[in-house]
Amino acid sequence: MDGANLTRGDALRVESISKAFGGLKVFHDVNFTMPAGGLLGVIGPNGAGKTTMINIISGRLPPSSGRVMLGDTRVDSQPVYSNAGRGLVRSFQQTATFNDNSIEDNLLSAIRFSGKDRSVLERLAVLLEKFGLVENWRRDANLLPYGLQKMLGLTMALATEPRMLLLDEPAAGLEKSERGNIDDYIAFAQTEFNCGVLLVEHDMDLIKRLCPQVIVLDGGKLIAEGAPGEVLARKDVIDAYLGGSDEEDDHAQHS
Ligand SMILES: Nc1ncnc2c1ncn2[C@@H]1O[C@H](COP(=O)(O)OP(=O)(O)OP(=O)(O)O)[C@@H](O)[C@H]1O
Repeated sequence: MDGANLTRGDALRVESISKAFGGLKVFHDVNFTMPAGGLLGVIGPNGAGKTTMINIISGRLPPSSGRVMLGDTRVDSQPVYSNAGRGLVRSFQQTATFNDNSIEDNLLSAIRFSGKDRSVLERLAVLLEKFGLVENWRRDANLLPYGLQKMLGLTMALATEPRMLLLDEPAAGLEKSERGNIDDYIAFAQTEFNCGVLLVEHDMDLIKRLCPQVIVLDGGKLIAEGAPGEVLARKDVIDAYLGGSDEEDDHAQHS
């Protein structure tokens, strides 16, 4: 089905998704829905399959079974550029820019990739200014501080004019003082693009601050869903984190 048939009101539905890499079963029969324009947090210990879920939704990896629907369109196992054209776009945990290209050229590459035109830059002007990208406009991405590279990668995702944005640990690697940029970025995505946001994060303060709803992946299953305050107080969720890394123990204890 053509992406043009999708409307801004299309929900994203993950339907009975299972994924195995050879003998490693990452998850089994996972179901959830993201309302159009909504904000859903996805948490879980290291290795729970959060990035794999983003890879499946965005078309980068096929599921072993199940399907992902954006409105009436099946989006799993579709080329990533086709999904980008439909407005389904992901960001990466690490910075994912073209290193020896300027900020401007990186943004234009993202715009071309999704079949849009450079007028999108006008919509992004406030954000580009706020993050300090304008003052570095012609600098190569690899010469930028890490925090700026990260905000460039995230802004490239917005340059595709997404309807559903899949964010893989946007705060990872940022200084505490830079993390407020993620709040601003998500607020901008939702107001300017009326965009749904799926937020994978280990930063529980960020999750609690921003997400009305979260789901928890652990041991191959979706073990909990609901408001962060309730979900993070549940014993099975605390146990899932205590079984994880030291970093996650810290997060669980802060929650
Ligand atoms: N392409 C792949 N081939 C084989 N195994 C993989 C592949 N991608 C991920 N895995 C494995 O699948 C499991 C889930 O990994 P994934 O990166 O999705 O977890 P995660 O929840 O995002 O972890 P983290 O919080 O550390 O980023 C891990 O055991 C990982 O080693």
